[in-house]
Amino acid sequence: SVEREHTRTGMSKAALKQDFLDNLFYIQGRFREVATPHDLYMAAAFTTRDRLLKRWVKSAQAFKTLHARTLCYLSAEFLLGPHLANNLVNLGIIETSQEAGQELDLDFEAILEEEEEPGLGNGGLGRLAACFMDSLSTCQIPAIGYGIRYEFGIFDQAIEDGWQVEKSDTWLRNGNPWEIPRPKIRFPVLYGGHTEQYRDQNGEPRMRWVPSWVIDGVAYDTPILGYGVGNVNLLRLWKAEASESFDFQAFNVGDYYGAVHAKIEAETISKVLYPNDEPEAGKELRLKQQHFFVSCSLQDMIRLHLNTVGPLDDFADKFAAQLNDTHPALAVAELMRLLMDDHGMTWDRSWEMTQRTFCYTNHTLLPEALETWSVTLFERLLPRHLEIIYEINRRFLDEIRMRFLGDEDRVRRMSLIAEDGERRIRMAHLAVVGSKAVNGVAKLHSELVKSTLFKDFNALWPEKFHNVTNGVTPRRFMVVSNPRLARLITECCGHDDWIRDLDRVRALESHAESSDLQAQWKAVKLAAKRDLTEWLKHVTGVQLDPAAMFDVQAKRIHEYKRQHLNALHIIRCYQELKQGLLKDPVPRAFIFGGKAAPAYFLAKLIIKLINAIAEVVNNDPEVNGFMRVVFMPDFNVKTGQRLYPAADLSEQISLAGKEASGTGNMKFSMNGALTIGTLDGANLEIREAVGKENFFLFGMTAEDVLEKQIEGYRPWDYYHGDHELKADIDLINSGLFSHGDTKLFRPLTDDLINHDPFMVLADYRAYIECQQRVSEAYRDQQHWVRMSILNVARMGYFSSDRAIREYAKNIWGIAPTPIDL
Ligand SMILES: CCc1ccc([C@H](C)CC(=O)N[C@@H]2O[C@H](CO)[C@@H](O)[C@H](O)[C@H]2O)cc1
Repeated sequence: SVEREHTRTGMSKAALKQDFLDNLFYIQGRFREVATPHDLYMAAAFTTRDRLLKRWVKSAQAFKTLHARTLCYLSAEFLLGPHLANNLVNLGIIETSQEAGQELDLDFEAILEEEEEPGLGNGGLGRLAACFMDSLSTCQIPAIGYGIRYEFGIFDQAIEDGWQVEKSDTWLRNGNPWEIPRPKIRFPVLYGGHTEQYRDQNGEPRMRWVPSWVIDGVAYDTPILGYGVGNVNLLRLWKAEASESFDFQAFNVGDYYGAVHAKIEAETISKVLYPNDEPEAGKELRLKQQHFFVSCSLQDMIRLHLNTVGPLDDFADKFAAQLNDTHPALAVAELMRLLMDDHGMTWDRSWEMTQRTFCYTNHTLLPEALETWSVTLFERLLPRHLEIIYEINRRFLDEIRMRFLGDEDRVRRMSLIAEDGERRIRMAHLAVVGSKAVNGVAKLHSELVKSTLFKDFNALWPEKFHNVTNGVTPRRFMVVSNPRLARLITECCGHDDWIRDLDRVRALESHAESSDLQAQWKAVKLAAKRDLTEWLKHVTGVQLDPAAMFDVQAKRIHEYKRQHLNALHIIRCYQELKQGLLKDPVPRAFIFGGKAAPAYFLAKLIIKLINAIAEVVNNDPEVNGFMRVVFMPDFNVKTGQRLYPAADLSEQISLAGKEASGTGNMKFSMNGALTIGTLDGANLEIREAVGKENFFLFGMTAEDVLEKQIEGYRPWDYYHGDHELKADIDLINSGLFSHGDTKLFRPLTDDLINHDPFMVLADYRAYIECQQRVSEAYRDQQHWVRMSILNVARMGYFSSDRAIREYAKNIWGIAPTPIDL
């Protein structure tokens, strides 16, 4: 019936209201008066889902008939963030929904707050994958995101007595209205056992894998809408299930545990996300997870190809597959296995196709983050893959020997197998050899990838190496997070096309000195600071002053990101205030956010130090009028959306050469925060774009760091050579921040004075002086706001749309397939 159709997919306020009440009744089985906040959220979610499904089905039909070349993004992490508001913005009905909500007397913010965040990622890498999915749809590139549907995502962080406490993330507890289970899309995943040779029907010698254990992977689909386009792409996440979920024989003999053993064993594979953004050696379950989602995804791609296009010959013409770091690198060996063992292809044909299909992105230079797996673990878990990797390596090393006669040292350095000590498989080498393109995620990082990490590979295949500087989606991190700013930009630009074409915000530049815009700009920032102040008071009890400068550092806690350098500056301010050395100080609120990997002791001690400093500073009447410190618990996409709009100063202070790119730096700058930072990762390109005069730079360059490492770095010389630095560290050791316990922070201060691997002491002085320049600049609000406007106006390049367009053009060779609205 026409009437029926309309309410479920109509975009009018009336249709939304009717559909909301219908869904509340037909799906939640509730009427308005007795509905719980969760019921109201689910009704809103289903009302939104009804409208995106219409687009999704239309899109899927078009892609199917068009056989469009499709990008498959293989990632162990997708840090999606809450769906509701983002989908309403991408459907273009956020305002209409808010009006409909008002007329139904709904508290829109409370409904949004109800949504559990799907925390299927650790940090930068996982969030980048989510931003890329949003931009792939908006740029109308046909794509499928493949990953794992962890039952438990990244832990929820609570702060108790200043310490991080991990709480398990039960994001699925109340159901997930944004996914559609696909029980019929399931694939067997093999483990263990042995391989054996046999002769196929034409007497050809072939290999087969006889596994000792098989589980099933089942698909769960989440539609990913584009903004202002008809295109909807697919995020397909795999859940592990036992092929036989109940063993009746065991049950009949009373072995009840045995009856469900297989089910429990299988489900552990997709049970939980590994909470570290640095690998923990040899975690067998982690390798099982990687093989699990890679095998399901490649089997699904082959099924889609056979069903829509036909024989596999042009598989690499129809699919490009991006390896998001080395976590899915097994795909190189798994595609070889599937093409040869299951589809009877020759080695050479399979290898040609494999190398033409895969592309690999490196996200970190940290040696401890480069995954290697022991050969013995592979022998036990993935014997067929080991055989294939050995053969890939044999042929690859032959090529090296041909090219670099007699250079056995080069052969040893480039081999897929590390022979020193326990034999281990270098997953990064497998990814580079098995891919047609390798890229870093920022200009400096991509140069360092070529000159250090993959120096030998760059010498062999210079044409393989690219750079694609990261980006972030302006939909979530401007329009959804900061609607006041979005409205002001639209008003100033006279259109909202900037949301899909961020270069258009450059129009703000010419208004940067207009007192009218400046006044509105300040009002928008102050309103966001008030919202954050109120919320932080609610969750931490700490009262901030919205008029103070909000100085924010929010990212995973890691020594290379140097949250402890930030803490030393706070202690410096405290000391100078206590000693009355600061004339008319600029009030500051120091705001931190970030999770530490549960096993990372020093990172957890840094969180404790920040909270310990906060306790002393915030309760000291001599200073708390000028400075406050707060650690915001549970930094994730949802809480991040409160932080980015409220920041005045964005801390991007990693040791040069360590942060591959950073993406938080882009989100803060796009919301009008000025950056204090080093020449690291994408900071360089942000500084180039916004103008050197609109960026607070300090510290050593990556070259300086390399030089200092070569000449030998002696942190104690800085400790003894700078009396303020010594005073700040000694104050920590004095026990002032630890109720007199002089030992609590010793592990941290001893490491700083004796090792300091990330050269905190070497950059201390420059950092302190730069912070003084920041305070001076903040006094001149007119100048500060002008810089803030120019920062936003010149951030167009850092949209993930630009990054995706570069990948599509320079690496994937995929043209947009427009689906009209
Ligand atoms: C558990 C193993 C592990 C190891 C490394 C990683 C990632 C590579 C770490 C990561 O998130 N890297 C960050 O990637 C961002 C997106 O490119 C960059 O902006 C950050 O600079 C980089 O640290 C996750 C998990």
